[in-house]
Amino acid sequence: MAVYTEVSTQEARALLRQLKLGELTAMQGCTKGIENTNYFVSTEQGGETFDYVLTLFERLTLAQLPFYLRLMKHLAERGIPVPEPSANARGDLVFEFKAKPAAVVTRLRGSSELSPTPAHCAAIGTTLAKMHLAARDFPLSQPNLRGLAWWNETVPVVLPHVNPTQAALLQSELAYQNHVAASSAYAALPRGPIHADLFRDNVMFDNGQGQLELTGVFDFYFAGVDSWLFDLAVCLNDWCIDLDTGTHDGERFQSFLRAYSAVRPLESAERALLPALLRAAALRFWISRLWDYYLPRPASLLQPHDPAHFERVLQQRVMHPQAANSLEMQP
Ligand SMILES: Nc1ncnc2c1ncn2[C@@H]1O[C@H](COP(=O)(O)OP(=O)(O)O)[C@@H](O)[C@H]1O
Ligand SMILES: N[C@@H](CCOP(=O)(O)O)C(=O)O
Repeated sequence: MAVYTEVSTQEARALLRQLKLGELTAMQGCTKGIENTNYFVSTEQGGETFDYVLTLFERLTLAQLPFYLRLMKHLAERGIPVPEPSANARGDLVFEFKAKPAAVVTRLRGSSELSPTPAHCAAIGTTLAKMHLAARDFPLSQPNLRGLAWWNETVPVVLPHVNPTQAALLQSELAYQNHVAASSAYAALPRGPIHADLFRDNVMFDNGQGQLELTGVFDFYFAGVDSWLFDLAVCLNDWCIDLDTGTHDGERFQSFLRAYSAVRPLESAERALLPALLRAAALRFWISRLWDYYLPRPASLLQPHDPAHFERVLQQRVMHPQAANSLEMQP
């Protein structure tokens, strides 16, 4: 269930009228999701039907949200398939509703693909590269709040909860990542706003016409400014691996990288650091999963994901760095 705050049809109708999105015709609480209250709502305007998602944010505050919503608006205006937020009369994309921060965004068609093929990987590779380029002139800035500084703060907090072998791997990997981040190659990496959590469950596809269409990317609530290569590594570690073992899948990996590079060719510093950032991306999610698992926030609604998965992915990346090196990276 993911309706923590009940909204009546009258309340939704009044909000949609205020936002000039038409007359409410249908409304349904969204059963998926664990963090926010989401309602799917439909409206009629000028004889046409429009589908939206009304989100009431249960964790993030009104002050934290504009960066994410404005980034989505910026990308949507540049043709990137993302949910487009609607502004109220004051131009705000996030507003207070039922004593919670709230937003109304366009609903994406289709569904997530949890067993992606090389074709899905190519589609998301293309979209990721376009998204990076489209966000270059986004005027707001916020660091990746789950970046190196957070790993340095959080590893000591989770260490007492893990076994000695895990502690040794966490500490040695963190030392390695601090070393990488201090290098001149790392300083040369191109940077900009990144999604930073573009897993399989945050992308929609539609196969309606017998042809694969990526209909959109959502859940921008870990976005921040960081290296584009880190975003790419987060994706490769999710879309292009075997989920049971954490081993990488060469065909999907190639397909993703070729499609990405066809839009934005990787620079030499990026090719050199890909194996290191694949490790960084695995470490990032291992730490956050350990943190969610052992130190759940008070009254947290989050269901922790399995930390052991990213421990396996990191081990694979440390043991087989050549998996990334040995592949062609240019089309
Ligand atoms: N703009 C959107 N268009 C279509 N479906 C959406 C959209 N936003 C959210 N959803 C659906 O709602 C579900 C929960 O959204 P999500 O952002 O993952 O919620 P939570 O942050 O609460 O986990 C998603 O799995 C997806 O099915
Ligand atoms: N993708 C992350 C979890 C992020 O949570 P989300 O439900 O907001 O996508 C992970 O797999 O650890």
